Amino acid sequence: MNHAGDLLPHALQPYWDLALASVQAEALQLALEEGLFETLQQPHSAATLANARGWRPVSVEHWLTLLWSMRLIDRHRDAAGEWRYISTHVAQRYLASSSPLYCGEAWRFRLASLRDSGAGLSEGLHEQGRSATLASGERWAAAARSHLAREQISVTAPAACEVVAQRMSPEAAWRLLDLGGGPGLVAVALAKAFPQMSGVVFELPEAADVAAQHIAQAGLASRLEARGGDVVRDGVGTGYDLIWCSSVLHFVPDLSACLAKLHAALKPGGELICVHAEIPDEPEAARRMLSYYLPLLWQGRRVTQAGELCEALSAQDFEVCEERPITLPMAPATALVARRRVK
Ligand SMILES: C[S@@+](CC[C@H](N)C(=O)[O-])C[C@H]1O[C@@H](n2cnc3c(N)ncnc32)[C@H](O)[C@@H]1O
Repeated sequence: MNHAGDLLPHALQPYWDLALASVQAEALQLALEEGLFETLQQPHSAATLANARGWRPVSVEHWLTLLWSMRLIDRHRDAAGEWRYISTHVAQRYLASSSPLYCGEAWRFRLASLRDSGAGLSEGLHEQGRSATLASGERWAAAARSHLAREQISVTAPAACEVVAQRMSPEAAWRLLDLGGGPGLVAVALAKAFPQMSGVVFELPEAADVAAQHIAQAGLASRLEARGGDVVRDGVGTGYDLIWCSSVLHFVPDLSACLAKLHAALKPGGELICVHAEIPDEPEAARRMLSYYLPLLWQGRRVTQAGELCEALSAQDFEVCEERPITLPMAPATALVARRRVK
């Protein structure tokens, strides 16, 4: 007798799953377009929802059931035995538009840009990956105004605060450099968590303007400065206790020169927290991160192999004192804590 639980997936199942994921992505996209997770902060039956929106009840029931299977909606039976649907905790937290941690538009941006990158793969076999239509600074400023800001608030800043809390005392006065800090909301979150801290968000000039706006809106202009410049050509300042550098080294042509500049920018004993995804040696982990980074690699950007950044830091006389996984938007990364030695 066969037991369903004993059945191993067919060897082709992971590749069938790829095709199936496109329907799930559409179901989620539709839910975001329709503000479904906002509406389902209160329980609804498919019939009441369909009635309120003028939708076909049977279609709504199946769509909600698919979203339930994706763990975006919970369901329970009411007294009449009818299913009632409510957004899950995760959907309410990140995908309901009234949530301060809302990431729905950022997710839709990621879906569209990944589809676009995927569509460019065949072209990339013959020529370098497509170059963007906007100049780099303007492109990053646009990102800083949209998905990067949302993702910093909901993902990167909480992760940064957690890592930094293990390195710095909340009472101490210290100087931060957030290199390539984009919209500046990591620095803003750190400044709120560490009331004695002050520092600089160093960014390409167009993105630095966006960071300056966020700093002013947070009322932190007396402690944080957004400084426009190019880390390749310009000085980043000196005397920092902590440098936060997340997903920036992909874009600098000379890694050693950039790390040497950061080493010189730190006080002796100061720490660089270098947060980047590297290509893992294990296929399951590599698959997820390469799906995101392959287009970048094809544009000729740097994505290091696991362990390479640690070696590059050691070569610049940093003492690498901690290595830990950290959650970044889209793909997990490694936070390397590298200290400038006290001679
Ligand atoms: C992927 S984003 C990361 C933003 C932010 N660190 C984060 O983790 O959310 C890369 C950032 O590096 C900045 N950047 C790229 N090249 C740079 C350069 N040469 N000088 C200064 N910033 C640069 C970009 O403007 C962009 O905001």
